[in-house]
Amino acid sequence: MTTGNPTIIYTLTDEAPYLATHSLLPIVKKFTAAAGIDVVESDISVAARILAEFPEYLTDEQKVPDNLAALGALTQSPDANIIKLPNISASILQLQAAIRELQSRGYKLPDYPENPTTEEEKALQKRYAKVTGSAVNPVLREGNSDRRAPNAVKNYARKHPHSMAKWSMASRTHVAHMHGGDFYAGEKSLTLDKAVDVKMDLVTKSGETIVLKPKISLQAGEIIDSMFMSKKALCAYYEEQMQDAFETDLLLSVHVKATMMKVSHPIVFGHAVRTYYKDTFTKHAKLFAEIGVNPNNGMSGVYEKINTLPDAKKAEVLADLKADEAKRPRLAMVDSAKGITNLHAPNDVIVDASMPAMIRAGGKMWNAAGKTEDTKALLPESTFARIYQEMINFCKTNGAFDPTTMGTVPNVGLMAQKAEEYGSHDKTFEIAQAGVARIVTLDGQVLLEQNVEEGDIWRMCQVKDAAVRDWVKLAVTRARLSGMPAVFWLDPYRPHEAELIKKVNTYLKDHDLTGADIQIMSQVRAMRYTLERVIRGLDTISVTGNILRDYLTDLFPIMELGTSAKMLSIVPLMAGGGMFETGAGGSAPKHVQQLVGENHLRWDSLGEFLALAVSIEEVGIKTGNSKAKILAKTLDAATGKLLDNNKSPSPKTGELDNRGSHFYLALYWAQELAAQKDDAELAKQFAPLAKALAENEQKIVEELNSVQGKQVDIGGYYLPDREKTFAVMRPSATLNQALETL
Ligand SMILES: NC(=O)C1=CN([C@@H]2O[C@H](COP(=O)(O)OP(=O)(O)OC[C@H]3O[C@@H](n4cnc5c(N)ncnc54)[C@H](OP(=O)(O)O)[C@@H]3O)[C@@H](O)[C@H]2O)C=CC1
Ligand SMILES: O=C(O)CCC(=O)C(=O)O
Ligand SMILES: [Mg+2]
Repeated sequence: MTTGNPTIIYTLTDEAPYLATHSLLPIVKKFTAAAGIDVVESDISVAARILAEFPEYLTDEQKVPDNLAALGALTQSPDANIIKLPNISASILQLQAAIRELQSRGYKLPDYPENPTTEEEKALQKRYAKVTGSAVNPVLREGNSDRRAPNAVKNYARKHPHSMAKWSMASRTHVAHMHGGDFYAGEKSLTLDKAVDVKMDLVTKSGETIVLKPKISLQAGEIIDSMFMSKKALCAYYEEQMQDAFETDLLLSVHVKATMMKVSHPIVFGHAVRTYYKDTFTKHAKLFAEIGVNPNNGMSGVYEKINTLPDAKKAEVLADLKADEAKRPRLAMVDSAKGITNLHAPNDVIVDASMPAMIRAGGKMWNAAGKTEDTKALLPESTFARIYQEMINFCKTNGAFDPTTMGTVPNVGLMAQKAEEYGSHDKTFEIAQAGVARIVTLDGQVLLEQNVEEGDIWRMCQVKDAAVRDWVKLAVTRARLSGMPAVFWLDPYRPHEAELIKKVNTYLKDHDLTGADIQIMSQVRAMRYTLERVIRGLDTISVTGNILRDYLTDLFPIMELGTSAKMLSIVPLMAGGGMFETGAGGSAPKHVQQLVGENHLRWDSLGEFLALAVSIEEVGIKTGNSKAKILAKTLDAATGKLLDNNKSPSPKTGELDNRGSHFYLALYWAQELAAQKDDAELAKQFAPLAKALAENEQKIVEELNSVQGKQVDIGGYYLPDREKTFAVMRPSATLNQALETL
């Protein structure tokens, strides 16, 4: 239903941000209504995306629209104004759990076929694959990325620094990556001079041609890459590193990004599991194939299958796994109390968040005894792993960063139009037999080719010319507006980045660069240069490709602010609209556990507050709506006051939580609106609310905090019951009534 009013789309996602929305959005809607802005929900949760994919299995009442597709289309409109909260990028195990939950609630969805044999099962698996991994972001991110810590947030962090563990020169922590046979070593790249249709195929040793992807339409000026990772080299690397960690008695951790690289990284992770438990996987190869063990899903999936065996066989396999563990290094733990190791699930330890957490902890991870110790961090791909070793070296030499004095590192990231890895999902293949992997024009001209062997992972990436041009423009704009130097992190020795460098040099000429400091450096040098400035309190913009966008926008915020949830994250859409993301982190599953167990939600909605302000401001600018401009300005002021007065959620049950912080936001926002002089009508409208909330502050906080400490029921995990969730997230009758008077 459209009212003709300017509309902000607010996404409903999963886990903690979904819960927080049930408290925050009713408040926000009341405020934005004053400027005639409609805030409309759009459900893109895992559950909603599953349901949208399978309408034919559902009753009419159960059917839901394909909101993600609709939002994807909306990104192409200059009027798009979308607030995107973090969503689950689901692993197979999460997908299966979501399907089970939906089935138990009466949705007659088909089971996920783990080992499809028939054509029908294969088709079903393909459809479910649309829902897994990083399935939302590449669709909505039709622009490049601008992520930064706003001044108010940076200043708050300087005044109230988060804890930062010490770094010792004697730390044994290090990153181990491959030195050959990885995507970095096996990459070829070229820029197309004209539009062309290509296919991806494999010419086998016996001369057979297997078409893997029949048609990809490429544009003039587009950069394409072909790269592969050798299974042999990968497994040899794992073996060597596991031996080394065992002999030197060092904790072992594996860090991949199985969500964003949703096809390649589960395979890379699976080889780590297989190598670690090598003898068991060799001894029981036939049995494991029969019961459908797939190490790409991690050990939790392996144990699930083993549990289906008769008792004696099960005991034998479990004893074999234990025997393997005795020959291998101790594993870093995800949850030592529950015995959950780093090899449990491919997306429990996600590089972007896990490496900064380790560096912030002085280079330590958790062991099985619940203590922290040095670790060998395995990041197989050398392409980007080296930046972490550079930071580790820096911390060993200079000590831990000091959040009270360190400079800030905003990021301008290339991701528009499915740039780089975002577009690789349907162009990544595990090679079935040795041969030549080729990217060939439909009329038979070979553009790129490589020799590959059975089990190698081969993929194609693309970057469109317009996306690069827009990225360069955004970098120059940010450098100009902030006065900070901007460094393009590009390695001339990497074929893809060598092509990018040519374009960057060309498109920089479109801009007046007088007074701007813009440089291009390879990643390790860029890291070193940036860090030398960071410890001197100097700010430096990192301008990077898609993967480093992801890595650096957790890495620096976690050092600077303690979390990336406090980032302003804007995607200026290439078609002219705006997408405003909330923070740069994920959906914090641990927070849901605490809410359900203790009725305390420690999720910090600062990212939502920041995104809302820019989103509302955009409405103001685009439609000349002066009330919107005032709403945005006062929201920013209210957010600043909330930080100053320390009204962010506490992690401890019984203290102010997410809901309490929303109350304070409403109070300060209403007060700011009542006090401003630019619009008398708005001031008059909000004065009674400001008064009512201020007068009832104690009562409301008491109502919000006294419910804590007990279990609550929200009626589901992937598809919570909305009424129950509202009831849990809006427990203060006084606050709810006050809002109704607006
Ligand atoms: N943009 C997106 O849509 C993204 C989605 N994801 C998805 O999120 C899920 C979880 O990912 P994970 O790697 O565990 O990372 P998260 O960022 O969800 O969690 C890591 C930790 O960061 C802290 N944290 C994150 N956000 C907040 C917040 N708003 N307020 C307070 N603390 C916060 C929490 O620490 P503590 O527990 O100490 O409070 C949390 O446990 C996955 O499904 C992943 O795919 C991940 C990144 C981005
Ligand atoms: O797309 C994803 O799965 C994760 C995205 C992410 O981590 C990020 O944008 O920082
Ligand atoms: Mg990230």
